[in-house]
Amino acid sequence: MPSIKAPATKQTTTLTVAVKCRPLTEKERKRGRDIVRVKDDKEVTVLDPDLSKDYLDRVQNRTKERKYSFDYAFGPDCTNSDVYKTSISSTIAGVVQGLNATVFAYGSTGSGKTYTMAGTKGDPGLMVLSLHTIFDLIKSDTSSDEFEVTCSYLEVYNEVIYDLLEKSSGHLELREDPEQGIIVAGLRCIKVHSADKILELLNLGNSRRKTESTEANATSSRSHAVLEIIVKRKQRNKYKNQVVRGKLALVDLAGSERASETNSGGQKLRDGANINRSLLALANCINALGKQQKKGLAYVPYRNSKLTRILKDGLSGNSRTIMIATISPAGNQYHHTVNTLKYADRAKEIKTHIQKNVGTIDTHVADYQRMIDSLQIEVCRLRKELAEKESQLSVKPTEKAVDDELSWLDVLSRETSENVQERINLQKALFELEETNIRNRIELQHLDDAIAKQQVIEKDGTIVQALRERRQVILDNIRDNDEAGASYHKEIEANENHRCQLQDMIEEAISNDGNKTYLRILSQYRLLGMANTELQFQMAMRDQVIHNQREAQRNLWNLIMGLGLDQKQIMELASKQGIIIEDWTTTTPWVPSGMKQSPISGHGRSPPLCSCHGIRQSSSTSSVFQHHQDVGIRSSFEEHWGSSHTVCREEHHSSYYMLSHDHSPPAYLRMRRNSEHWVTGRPVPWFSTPEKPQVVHSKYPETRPLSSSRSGHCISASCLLENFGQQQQDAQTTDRQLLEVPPVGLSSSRSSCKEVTMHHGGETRTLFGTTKPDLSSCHILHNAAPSSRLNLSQLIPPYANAGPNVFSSSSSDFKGRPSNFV
Ligand SMILES: Nc1ncnc2c1ncn2[C@@H]1O[C@H](COP(=O)(O)OP(=O)(O)OP(=O)(O)O)[C@@H](O)[C@H]1O
Repeated sequence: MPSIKAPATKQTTTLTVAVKCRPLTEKERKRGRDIVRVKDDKEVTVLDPDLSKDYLDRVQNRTKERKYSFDYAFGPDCTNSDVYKTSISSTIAGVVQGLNATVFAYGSTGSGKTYTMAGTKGDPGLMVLSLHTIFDLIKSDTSSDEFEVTCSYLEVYNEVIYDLLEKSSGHLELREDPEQGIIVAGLRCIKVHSADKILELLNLGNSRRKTESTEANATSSRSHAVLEIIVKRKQRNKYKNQVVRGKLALVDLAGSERASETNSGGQKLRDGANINRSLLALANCINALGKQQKKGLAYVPYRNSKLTRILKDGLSGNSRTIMIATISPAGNQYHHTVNTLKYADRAKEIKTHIQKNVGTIDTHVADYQRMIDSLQIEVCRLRKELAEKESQLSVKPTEKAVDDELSWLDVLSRETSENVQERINLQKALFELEETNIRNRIELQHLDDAIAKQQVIEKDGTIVQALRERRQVILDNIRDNDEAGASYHKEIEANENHRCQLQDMIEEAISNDGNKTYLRILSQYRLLGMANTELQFQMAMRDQVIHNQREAQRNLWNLIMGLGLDQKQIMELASKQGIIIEDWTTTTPWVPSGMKQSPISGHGRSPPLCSCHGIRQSSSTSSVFQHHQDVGIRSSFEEHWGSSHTVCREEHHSSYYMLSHDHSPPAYLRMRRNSEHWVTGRPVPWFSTPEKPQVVHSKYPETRPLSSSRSGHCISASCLLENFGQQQQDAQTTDRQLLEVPPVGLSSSRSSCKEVTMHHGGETRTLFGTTKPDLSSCHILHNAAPSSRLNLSQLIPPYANAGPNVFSSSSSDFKGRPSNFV
């Protein structure tokens, strides 16, 4: 066995990053367009997926197009063999010479990682091609050296390591070996003599790998797989008894995903959370390593996951490493694609130090002498370098001071943006974890109910036992996730402390009369960066709110139609309210089952019921539309119509995250107290959501402000409905009488979360929601300053096909918010 490492010289090299874009699938081709362009085999451009963004681009100069440049870039027409020949084959050849190499595929779920690494019969993947190269090189070697090739194949599933070459492998543990670094204790290493044998083992291992069918990918890998090939070469000629040992690690990562996209639940969801957790750990290591290259030592959190510990050598140690970032060209994958490219871009900074792994079977005095000689040479070289550096430092003190200051400021500025990025990552991970636990707790509740019921009816108790076991699994998962969440909280606190330190440093430097202008700009930049992130978040939230608003509006129309009013009546009422109804044509209204069609619908001239219709108010009036999120209302109309009708729908904001303001508690503290509840509803400080409905201006001074009697949450638009009802009762009602009718208010009490109360004139009806409402409320103001009218179908993705609906806003109602936002 080799015992002593020879003093081989280290060569520093940067990580090679290749991007591979897969072709659109048939389904994707039907649904949308290809948004990725590859130029000159190096440059990747991701186009803005929203074709109807022209208006925003004009007004705010906001485009989501992104451009990146990499060592290699491969378009959808490239095969695995193209990728291999161009970017990998030379590295693989080094393995036979005693060098280490790591190739890993990184990308979101369904982006083509497994396809790239394993491939198909017609287009063999990088694993297959690499193995063929190794054996071809061994075969064609003309020296008398002796080769030995061994292979192991493991997977990391839910933070547990399994041996894929064992039929029923137990859990394996990682160990630190002083000579070999991280090793997996007990992992089977099989001696192989041909590429075909390894491929056989690879297929066997793949068949044991955990895969699932998810919404995003029919055969989604749920684990990270690492194939390791070790080539030992016993030299027989010049360096007799010397052994070189090359190691090739080929890694197929599980795909990062959003639970909402993969439509997964139960175990799949928990897998997803674990996958995301380890990928986040990998991303954090990439971040830290990138940082390290720029400004010296930085803590690299390898220990945060098994995956990063296994990949440690490949990321920073003795390995020539290639990252294949796989991306999908589909428009709906824009965020994943940009995210993958962002990390790939950062990975370009990572440096590794390669060195031949040389050992001797039998080390002689002469060998020791050689080692001492080369060490002495190395010491001399380093001394010389040090002396040069010192003389440079002492030459021009003034110049040096300016340089030092500038480079210090550079570091500060970099650290600031990295701190922001880290915060985003952590909060995102935390939210996903919390969401998983919310689902876990719901399942737990269902299990408790089921156990209670089953205990009464079941005699032998087998089902109850199974349910209890399941319950225990869920409890374990909750505990694990809570623990992981606690550690994220700690990391976020550390991040927050670091942020404060950075701010203090900037402020101190300003007060110490440093490079004031630069520092002020830096400080401004930091604050603006924060504000910008916050605005983006707000906008994303508003997109969602508008979407919900439209649903609420559509449902209001359904209610109106349910009253059996004809077009004329509706028009009259609307004009009395100062509301202009646009586009009566095109769509047949939704008619609840068991109800007669409205007379107007029979003529194909229906009121606007679907989302492609809208209301706008005449220029002199304004109104507040406010709705409760996640309030499923089983209204009194339901009895009448025989159909449950939900006014607003559930919102998920878990994928959004934000940064805290200066001197405020961390954002996560303000958003959620624990994994189950929003503490203060929507985070008010960021949305500036008014606590009470806005004052309603009207051309009629007698009109009462729209408010609800209980909590101040109301759908004031429903006064329209009220008025319709009123008109049915009394056709003689005057304008003024109509307006004096108390508006319908829709309120909900915070204490009784499933209850929604409707105030109708003097009468109050309590309705019950089908789901627990999230009482956070959002407001949208619709004014009709014609110049600020926006066509939503041009602006916001969910409305891209919404038709000619017009919402309008007055920018004055949005002080301190993006003025273009409806
Ligand atoms: N270059 C390509 N050419 C043709 N089809 C491809 C290509 N890359 C990927 N695909 C197809 O895209 C789908 C998803 O690919 P794959 O399973 O490799 O994704 P993945 O990134 O490994 O996903 P996950 O992380 O969920 O395991 C598969 O149906 C695969 O055949």
